[in-house]
Amino acid sequence: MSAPAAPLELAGARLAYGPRVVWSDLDLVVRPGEFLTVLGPNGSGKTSLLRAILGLAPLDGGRLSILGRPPRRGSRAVGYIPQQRLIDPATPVRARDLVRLGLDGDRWGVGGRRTRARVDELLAAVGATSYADVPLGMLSGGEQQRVRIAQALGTEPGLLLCDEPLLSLDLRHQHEVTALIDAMRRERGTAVVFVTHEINPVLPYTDRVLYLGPAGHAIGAPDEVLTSSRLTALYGTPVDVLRSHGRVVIVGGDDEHHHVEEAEA
Ligand SMILES: Nc1ncnc2c1ncn2[C@@H]1O[C@H](COP(=O)(O)OP(=O)(O)OP(=O)(O)O)[C@@H](O)[C@H]1O
Repeated sequence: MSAPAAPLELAGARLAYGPRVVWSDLDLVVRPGEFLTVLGPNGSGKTSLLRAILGLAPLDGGRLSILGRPPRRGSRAVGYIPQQRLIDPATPVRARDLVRLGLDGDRWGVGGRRTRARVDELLAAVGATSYADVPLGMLSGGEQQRVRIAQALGTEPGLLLCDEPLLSLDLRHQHEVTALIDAMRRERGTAVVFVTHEINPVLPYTDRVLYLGPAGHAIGAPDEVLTSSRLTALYGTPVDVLRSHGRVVIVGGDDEHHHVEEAEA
């Protein structure tokens, strides 16, 4: 019997915009339940990778498959938590409505008792019960992000893409959001691809890092990839990786200020 298809597989993948090659020779198999953290400076192609997986940016070389199939826009196999963006304060849509929209109508029925129970369960899982009926635009950024996570959980994807979902969340909410995503991959075997500029909040959960650099990429356990010699090679300029009280601080490269500021925050 052949092995089940991986949630995400890239083989010799290459993405370019005209003459600008963003990344190439990308070989990666993400296993069920794996937490892959994608790091790299501005413009290194992190968002482009998510766009390729979502079927929004075609590769111009190699292969990309999701559970053995080519990427496809709107696939239910792929969940997506976008960057934190505030929702229009005038929207009448409530948390409950957004989560219901994510449910599979064929499986849960539309508007029935089972659907309502499932929506309640998802809202409870992210601690959003108390504001389930408040219009989304009136919620705080952290509350809105929890609702987006409840919606993503509801689709029960095999692969969950997270695009800097912690941006502008306070530390407590950062912790809660990452713990929820971690629980989802442990309980349901959802593979997670988590794009971030700041490794520390997700370091305890990260199985492997994909580091996209100006001079190439590296894939491996955090301790293998996040070393001064590996990152110096990826940036083509001296980079120091310092470890302090379990935190990683990257000094040098294009993102020096970003990392240092966040490490000190
Ligand atoms: N539609 C497009 N057409 C042309 N170039 C693009 C397009 N989208 C992105 N790029 C370029 O591709 C490169 C990678 O962009 P991408 O947004 O994937 O990087 P990123 O790692 O997500 O950056 P950031 O950390 O700033 O969000 C950048 O140089 C960007 O200018």
